[in-house]
Amino acid sequence: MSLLEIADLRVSLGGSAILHGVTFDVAASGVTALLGRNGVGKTTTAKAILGLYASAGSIRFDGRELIGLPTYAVARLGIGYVPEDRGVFSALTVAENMRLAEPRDRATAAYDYVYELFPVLKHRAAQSAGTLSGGEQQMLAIGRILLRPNRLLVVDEPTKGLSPKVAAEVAHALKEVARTVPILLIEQNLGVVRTMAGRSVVLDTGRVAHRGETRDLLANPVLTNQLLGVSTANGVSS
Ligand SMILES: Nc1ncnc2c1ncn2[C@@H]1O[C@H](COP(=O)(O)OP(=O)(O)OP(=O)(O)O)[C@@H](O)[C@H]1O
Repeated sequence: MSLLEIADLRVSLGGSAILHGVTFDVAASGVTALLGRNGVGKTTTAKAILGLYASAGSIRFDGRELIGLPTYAVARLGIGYVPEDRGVFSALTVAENMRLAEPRDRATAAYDYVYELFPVLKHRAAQSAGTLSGGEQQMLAIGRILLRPNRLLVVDEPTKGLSPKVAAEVAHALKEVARTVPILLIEQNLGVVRTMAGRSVVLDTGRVAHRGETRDLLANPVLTNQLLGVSTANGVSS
C-alpha cells in the first residue's frame, strides 16, 4: 500500500528544469530509499514534497494533493522533514531547539520517546546546539521532529559526514522510528541503505532510473555502477 504517490513531478530552479517527470510511491510502512549520484535531484524532490519549491505534476499524500499547499499545511498533515543541513538553531541550547519544535499542546510532546532514542539530547540540554558534534546535531535535528506525531518522515542524508560508528547509531535510531512511521530516506551510504531500506528508488538527472527491492539493486553490479557510481565486481556487500 502506498502512502505517498508522486506522479510526473516537475520542478524548475533558476530557469533550468531539474526534475523532468519523477514518478514513484512511498509505502505506508518501512523505509523507502531515494538514491542517485550527486546533483540528480534527490533534495529537490524532498523539498517539492514539503512545498518548499513550486512544482507541477502530482504529489498525493493519503489521497490528498499536496501540490499548491504551503509548507506549514504540509507539515500539519503530519509530514516531518529533517533537511540535509539539519537546520538547528546554533545559538540556542538543545532544550530551546526542542522547545521550539513542540506541538501546540505541550503535554503531548514525546520527550520520553525522543530521550530514549537519543539520550545525549537530555544530557546536553543546556549546551548550545552550535557546539554539538555533527552526530549530536543530527540527533537533535531528528529528535525535535519526533516530538510531534508524524505520519511520514522525509530525511535527507542523515549520516552525511559522520564517522562510521555515529552513522550506525543514527541509522539504528531511524530504523527504530521506522517501526511506527514510514520514512523516505535520501542516503549516499549504501551500507546504511542496505540495513534500513526494503525498497529503493534511483534518480538519474531528474528522472527515475530504477525502482525495486534494495537487495536486488545492490546485488546488481551493472546497475550500481551505472546509477550510483559504485564499482564492485559483485555489487555492494557491506
Ligand atoms: N536553487 C537552485 N537554483 C538553481 N539550481 C539548483 C538550485 N538548487 C539545486 N539546483 C540544481 O539542481 C540539481 C539537483 O540538485 P539536488 O540538490 O536536488 O541534487 P541531489 O541529488 O540532492 O544532490 P546531492 O546528492 O549532491 O545532495 C543540481 O544540478 C543543483 O545544482
